[in-house]
Amino acid sequence: MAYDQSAMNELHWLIDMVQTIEVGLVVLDKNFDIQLWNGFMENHSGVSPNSIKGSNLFEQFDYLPADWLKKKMESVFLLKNRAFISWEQRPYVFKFKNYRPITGRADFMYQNVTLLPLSSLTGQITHISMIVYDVTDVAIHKLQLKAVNERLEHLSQTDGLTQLHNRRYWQICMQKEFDRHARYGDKTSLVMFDIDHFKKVNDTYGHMAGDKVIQHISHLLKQSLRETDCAGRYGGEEFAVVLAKTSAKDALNFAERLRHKIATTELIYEGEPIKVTVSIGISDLQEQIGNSGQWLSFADQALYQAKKAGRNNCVIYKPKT
Ligand SMILES: Nc1nc2c(ncn2[C@@H]2O[C@H](COP(=O)(O)OP(=O)(O)OP(=O)(O)O)[C@@H](O)[C@H]2O)c(=O)[nH]1
Repeated sequence: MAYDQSAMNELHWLIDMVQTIEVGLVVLDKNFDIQLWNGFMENHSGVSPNSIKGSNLFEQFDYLPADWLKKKMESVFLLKNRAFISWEQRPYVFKFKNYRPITGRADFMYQNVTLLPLSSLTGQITHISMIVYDVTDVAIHKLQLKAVNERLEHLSQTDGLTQLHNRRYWQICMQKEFDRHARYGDKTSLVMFDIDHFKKVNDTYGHMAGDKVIQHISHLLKQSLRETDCAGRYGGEEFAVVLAKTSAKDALNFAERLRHKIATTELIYEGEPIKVTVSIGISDLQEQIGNSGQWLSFADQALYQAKKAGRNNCVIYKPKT
């Protein structure tokens, strides 16, 4: 008798805990009809256990990904194993509003869900339980951290004035293209250019105007790029672009178009028109180029030739014979 009483107490407490625990508990039969719906599920869905018991989960909540979820549940019945659904895989299973003040930025509750096989007294798996954990706090913090890291990564790779790649990151991209060429032999060209007589721009219009000119040229450069091109601000008024899958001839066409666009587009700074030109050096990846430093140096030598030849022009590097 005492034993019965203690067992009854235990059962009563357990039921109480199931009802009040801050975790969602649902029991489903093989037809996905709801057999148990605890207080957490009631509080967040607004549907009481009495009104939902016996009804089909997928008819009650028609937004649920039925095919996907049924497949997961059927495998729990069949294999008698647990299955997990993480918020990173699917932010939520049940569309519950998020009321937590700390994580007010989430509109919905992020959830981890465990599907658990439940055996009957005869040892058969006739039901499964869904255990729904509210992981909104963890998810929001993780997402915020990810966003901050992405932002930091972007900042560490980007030139502040032009939003082009900075020199360090551009060199990494250039090295990658060099390695790709060594592996696959694709035609690849490097274009370096420098604003002509830029010191005069600074001296005439001031440093702020000089900065605007650098931004203006970057803008024209960005307009000329393809998705696969890698462009960076190499130095103060010097820019570098790796053109993937591009021969020297095609790189020259690109460079000529850019040079012409820059030479014919004026920037208005405080009512004053400013016009600049650029000199451009090109080096396509040839077999005799042993490393990326040499490739860069050849483009730089071609740029020097372009300056020497009178500026506002493009020169392709020719290996000395
Ligand atoms: N406004 C501004 N000026 C810069 C920046 N970086 C470098 N410069 C200036 O760019 C000028 C480069 O001058 P030089 O290297 O003598 O070359 P240049 O006057 O362009 O002449 P050439 O290259 O020979 O045609 C210097 O006056 C630098 O101060 C920058 O970020 N902003």
